[in-house]
Amino acid sequence: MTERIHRLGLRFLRVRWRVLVRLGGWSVLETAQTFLTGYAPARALDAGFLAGRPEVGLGWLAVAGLGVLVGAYGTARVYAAVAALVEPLRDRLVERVVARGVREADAGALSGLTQQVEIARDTFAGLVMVSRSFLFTTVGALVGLFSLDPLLLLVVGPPLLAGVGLFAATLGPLARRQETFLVADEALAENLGAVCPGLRDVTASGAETRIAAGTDTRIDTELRAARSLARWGVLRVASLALGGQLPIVLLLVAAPWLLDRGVTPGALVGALAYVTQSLLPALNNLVHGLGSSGSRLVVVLRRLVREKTADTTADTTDHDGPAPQAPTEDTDSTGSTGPSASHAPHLTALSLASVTFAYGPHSAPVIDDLDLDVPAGAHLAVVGPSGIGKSTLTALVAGLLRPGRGTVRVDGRPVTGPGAVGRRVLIPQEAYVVTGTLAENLGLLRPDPVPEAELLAAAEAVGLVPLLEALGGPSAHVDPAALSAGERQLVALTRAYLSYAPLALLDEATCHLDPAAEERAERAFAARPGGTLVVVAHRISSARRADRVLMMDGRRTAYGTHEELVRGSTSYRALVGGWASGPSRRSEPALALGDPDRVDTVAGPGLAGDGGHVVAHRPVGQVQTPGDLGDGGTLRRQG
Ligand SMILES: Nc1ncnc2c1ncn2[C@@H]1O[C@H](COP(=O)(O)OP(=O)(O)OP(=O)(O)O)[C@@H](O)[C@H]1O
Repeated sequence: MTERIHRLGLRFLRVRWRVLVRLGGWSVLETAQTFLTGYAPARALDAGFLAGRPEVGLGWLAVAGLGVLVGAYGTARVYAAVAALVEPLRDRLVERVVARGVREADAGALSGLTQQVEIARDTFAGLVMVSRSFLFTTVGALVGLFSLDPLLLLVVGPPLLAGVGLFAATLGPLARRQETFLVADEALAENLGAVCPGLRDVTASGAETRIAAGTDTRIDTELRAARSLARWGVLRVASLALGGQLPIVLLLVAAPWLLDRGVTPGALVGALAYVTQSLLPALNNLVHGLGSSGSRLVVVLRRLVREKTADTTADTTDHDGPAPQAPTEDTDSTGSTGPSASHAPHLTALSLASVTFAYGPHSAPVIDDLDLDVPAGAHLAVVGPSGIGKSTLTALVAGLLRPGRGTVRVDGRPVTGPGAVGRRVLIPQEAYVVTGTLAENLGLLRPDPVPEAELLAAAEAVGLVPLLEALGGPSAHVDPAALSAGERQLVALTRAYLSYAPLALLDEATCHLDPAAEERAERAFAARPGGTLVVVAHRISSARRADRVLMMDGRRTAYGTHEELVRGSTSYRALVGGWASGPSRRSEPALALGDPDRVDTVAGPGLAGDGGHVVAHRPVGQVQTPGDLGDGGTLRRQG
């Protein structure tokens, strides 16, 4: 990619050779001014004031003043020439990113990229100014030193060369470290940008320890990168001391020797003026400008010229373990106006390809090579024994966990990429309600205020109306501790219903509701226009209602309608049989092996965090077709 940037850069400059010539021409005026910086005071001293001819001295000082005016005119023209070089670059980059933004229909990414174009433009302009100024100033100063006395060149030249050489040698390693630091810094910022708005969700899902560990890792990475950069930065300072400050010391120390060999006092003063007024500032600008801005430009350009966004190229196989990224309930906070506002609808709402996930590097996988496609608008029930991985699956879909291998896509976009933000909402078993009004609680996942009519319609659909009336309407104050667990779940469900996320993941989110209330809520989600529903079911009725069922049971994992699974899956039949014959304190059996009354005997909130209870591991195999639901089959069912 860096080579490509170099190639594109050279082509860009070659086409604009006329601008470069103009830039060089005006820069020569600056060279003339630099020349006069030392030469005019030297002549003013030697031929004027020291020779008893003050008018000559004043004349040379006037020439120096004129030189400053001429140099200033040259600098003004240089700015115009730099603009002629920089603005076309900006236009080219803007064209490129706008085309990409339109192609990918991603307004958020587009705004970020156009901001980076401005950074690229400013940085490029700064680099042109700094490197050009160093070149022409150095030429002017060296010619001036030579004109005053070649011996002066002998004193100033070698340390200057050594300093520039040292700087050039550190340029590559420094740029690499600078880039590593920038990448680490951005990764940390991105992480904090995802975590901070979702802190409440993180707490609600008990994921604090994991989220903190992920952030710690990023902080450590940035710290290491910053230290390494600082170590190399020392060499940069050394190059400045060698090339810019040592010549001053040498000129002072060698003054008697120089004067003995015929160097005039004026020439000595002129040489000091060259070093302190021209060479040192020019070198300083070069070292600081080229050192940091150069690598920033490369990083930004690399991002701007690549063809695909990280989102479309992201490959979750890079990740070496769970790395939580997003809050439990997340929605697009960038101001999208509906489920299809910023994304084209995709026929497959959710797809998993060869997904494997284990909680630790040495643990057996909880999900093993799982393939699954859920079409948009479908209603899927996920069932299986306690501890088999149902919550883990929803956490993978929510982007809370990253697969060790394989990809999870929501609406065709990698679930951990920015394109999936706002596309799915996960409602865990432990619903949270915040202190505030009911309307505030219900609108938490919306970037815009929820109109009251819409809020009431959602309450009606999900079954919140009795609670809403009991509390005194949407503006009533809510005391979270005073609500029952079921009432809190109704609030969380209505909040998710109101979100713009087309994919709703209910991870035992209705476990505290009675069967009728659960049915009403599930049917409401299933009927959301353009909505897709995935329910971790804990009652047989829930599985029956769904238009397809994923039975997770290690090698006997199966996928089909309830009837198909009853016919073809022994483990599903066994599960249903167990529910039907098991003791139940409810009006119908719940979907848990070993405890037919409640399914959540093992894990707490969907993501148990460190406090998760350990149960026997059963690996999950691949999904089978309903027609081949024997144990251990590996066929993939499409939609
Ligand atoms: N944070 C964690 N760290 C380590 N292991 C975990 C963690 N969370 C879950 N597990 C383990 O992963 C396996 C799957 O857990 P998961 O909660 O996904 O199962 P489940 O099918 O949802 O169970 P339940 O129906 O009881 O909620 C279990 O063995 C569990 O102990």
